Order: sequence, then structure tokens, then C-alpha cells
Amino acid sequence: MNPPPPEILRAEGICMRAGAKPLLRNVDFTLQRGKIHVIVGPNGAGKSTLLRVLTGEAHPTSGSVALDGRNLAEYESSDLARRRAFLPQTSSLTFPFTIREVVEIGRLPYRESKVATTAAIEKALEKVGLWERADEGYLHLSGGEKQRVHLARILAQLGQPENSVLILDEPTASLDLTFQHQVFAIAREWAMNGAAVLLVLHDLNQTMRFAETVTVLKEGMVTGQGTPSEVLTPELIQDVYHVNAHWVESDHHQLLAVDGPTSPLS
Ligand SMILES: Nc1ncnc2c1ncn2[C@@H]1O[C@H](COP(=O)(O)OP(=O)(O)OP(=O)(O)O)[C@@H](O)[C@H]1O
Repeated sequence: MNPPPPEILRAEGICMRAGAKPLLRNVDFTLQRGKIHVIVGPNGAGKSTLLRVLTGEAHPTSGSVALDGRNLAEYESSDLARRRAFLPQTSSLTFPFTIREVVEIGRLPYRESKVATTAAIEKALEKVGLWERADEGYLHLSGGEKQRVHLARILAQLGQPENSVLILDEPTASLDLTFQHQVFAIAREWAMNGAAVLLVLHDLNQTMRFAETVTVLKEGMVTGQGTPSEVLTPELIQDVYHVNAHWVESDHHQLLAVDGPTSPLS
């Protein structure tokens, strides 16, 4: 059997408005199997809005999103759920579930035996370091622990990695250093197994280190797209974030040294 084509998701000419306010302006975007793509941009640039369009949660005012050449709207919801999973910045859940039960929600798109469900839950919870605590209540967990449970839930939701798109919105925001690295290890592992991984990040150091390709959004428009070292130049950073900064070589990585704002914030 031929391997699937590298491109898995294509968004073309995405425009989104809220009333008269343009949120996204003519955004083009592709995701490749086996690669980590990162979206960066200032607060309010439209990153989360774009993710909601790419997952099919929000409908663009114009433009289209296709997964393996088929418009998202043409997929059965359970088929789509097995193929793309989305971790939003925050997930609200107020019912007194156990950790295991929250992750089990990820298996709803599957018709399978109890044994298979338990195995999938265990595998996902092991990845985020919470298997030992599977029977604890979810509601009393810390913010970072809850986020790890939801990460396990969406990992459990996905089927074959090479047919999957894993989308995480600021996944490291509430995590300590250990679990930040765990999230990147999970993202890398899924990409190595053939998934397309899409992350929204604010940290340009993490972006430089983990992204194969990057899209920079500013005021709903793409202002840069390509490899991190091509795109994240001091000039672009100054234009987008209004700070003077330069990259410094450090052992195996590049680190961003921020010299300060280009002008005082008003
Ligand atoms: N339904 C809506 N109605 C009106 N405005 C909206 C709506 N959804 C988003 N916006 C606005 O669109 C802009 C982009 O929001 P979005 O959440 O996509 O930004 P973001 O780049 O993810 O920001 P952050 O980095 O702060 O998370 C914001 O100004 C937001 O207030």
C-alpha cells in the first residue's frame, strides 16, 4: 500500500468576522504528516479563532478547511473526532467525574470492548503521568493537573497517528517545567509516528526549538510562514511584538535575548 501523502490538512482563504470586526483575514495554511507546526502571535491576533476554524468548531465567513482533501463539514462527527483532537486553553467540567471517567469521554467515538477502552485510557494516562491516580476525583485537581487529564482525554480520542491531527492551544501555559517538556515529548512522539501536530505557543524559544514550521499571525493576518529560523527574525519580532530582541547561540539551542520594548507601552 502506498504511504499517505504528506499533506493532511489544508485551509484556504479563511476569513472570519464577528459583526463588523475582522478576526481572520485570508489565512492560508497547511499541515503535514509527521511535522510539528506552531502558530505564534500577540494576544488577540486570532490564534484561538483560527484553531476553532481548523477543528471545525467554528465556521469561517469564507474559505474552506479540508482534511485529506474532504471538507470538514462532509465528515461524520465520530469520524472527525477519531482523526483530529483539540485541547483548548481551558476546559470546563463541573461534574464530579474521576480522572479515568474524564479520559473515557475521549473514547466515545469508538465502538469497542471494555478491555480496549481501559487499555486506551491507561495508555493515555501513563503518558501524562496520572495513571496511578486514575480513580481520584477530577474536580479537586490543580489547574495544571486538570490540563494533563484533558490532554490524556484527547490523546485517547485519536486513532491511527498517521491519520491524526493533534491540536493544542497553549498546552504548556499552566504546566511546570517537567510537564512542559513532557508535552513536547508527546507532541514529538505523535509527529514521529506520523501525526500532524499543531500548537499555539507564546514562547518563541520553545517555538524555535520544537517547530518544524511556524505561522505568525498579527491582527488576523499571516505575517510570516516558514521554518522558525527563516521567519522569527529580530525584524519580524520587532514588527509583531514591538520589542528589540536578538537570538543568542547557546550549546544546542538558540535563545531569545529581549532587550526591551521599542517604545514605552502607553
Ligand atoms: N465571538 C467573538 N465575538 C467578538 N470578538 C471575538 C469573538 N471571538 C474572538 N473575538 C476577538 O477576536 C480577537 C482574537 O481572539 P483570539 O482568542 O483568537 O486571539 P488569540 O490570538 O488566541 O489571543 P491570546 O493570545 O490572548 O489567547 C480578540 O480580539 C477577541 O476579542
